Parts: sequence; C-alpha cells; structure tokens
Amino acid sequence: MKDSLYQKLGGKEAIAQVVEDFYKRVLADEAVNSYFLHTDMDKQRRHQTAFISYALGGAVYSGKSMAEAHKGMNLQPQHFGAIVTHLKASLKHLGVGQEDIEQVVSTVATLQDDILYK
Ligand code: HEM
Repeated sequence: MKDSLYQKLGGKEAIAQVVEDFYKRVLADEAVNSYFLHTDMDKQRRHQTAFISYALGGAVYSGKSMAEAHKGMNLQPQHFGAIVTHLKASLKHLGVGQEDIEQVVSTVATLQDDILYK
C-alpha cells in the first residue's frame, strides 16, 4: 500500500508545522475568521490537527461527523474554498510538491457535501 502523505511528510512533526502555518492564514482571512471568534484555543487546535491529519491521510478520525461538527454554520462554497486555499498555501510554503498538494485537495474535496449548508 502506498504510504500516506502524512508519513511521507514526516508524521506528527510535519503536521504541527502545517497546523501552525494554516492556523495563521485562516485567522488572518476576514472571509472566514469570524467563524472562529468564539472558538476556544483547544478546540481550534483540535480542528486544525484533525483537518490536516485527515487531509494528509494520516489519521483515523473518530470525533463528530463532519455534518454534526459544522451544524448551524450554514457554510457556503466560498468558505470551503477559502479553507482549501489556505491549506494549499501552507503545504506549498512547507515544501510539499504540487502533485502531493493536488492529492490532498482531492481528498478534502470529498468532504464538501458533508460540511456545506448544515
Ligand atoms: C474539509 C474541511 C473541514 C474539515 C475536515 C473540518 C474539520 C472539523 C472538525 C474535526 C471539527 C470538530 C472539532 C471539535 O469539535 O472538536 C470542526 C469544527 C469546526 N469547523 Fe471545521 N472542518 C472543515 C471545514 C471548515 C470550514 C470551511 C469552516 C469555516 C470557514 C470550518 C469551521 C469550523 C468551526 C467554526 C468549527 C467549530 C469550532 C467550535 O466548536 O467552536 N470548518 N471542523
């Protein structure tokens, strides 16, 4: 079986770096940062770690379903798009190759229906 990108990029250490970078981008973006205004930091970190680990195919996620986690937010395609853009930028910034980035994006795209309009 093909190694996950998670392993390829260096596991936990790499995740921590991507999370840090992604977090800064999301909170600096007025298109999405208001969603996180009332989010506590632990939750914030969990969100990002789960998000990145999932995106990199490294972790089995056993928390709330995506529909449940985003219930009541009525997220729109532009919010999802913004998040994906930041994820791509963080991966690129940390030296991940274009092909691998595309793989991550297609993985994340499969979650869209579970997350939008809830
Ligand atoms: C593939 C895309 C996404 C994944 C995998 C994902 C993952 C998650 C997870 C695992 C949680 C639950 C955290 C917890 O309760 O412990 C969560 C909550 C949340 N997500 Fe996402 N998310 C995605 C997209 C988005 C988008 C597009 C937005 C908004 C721009 C967003 C905003 C939030 C917010 C505000 C919470 C709740 C935080 C709180 O309870 O205060 N997420 N997400």
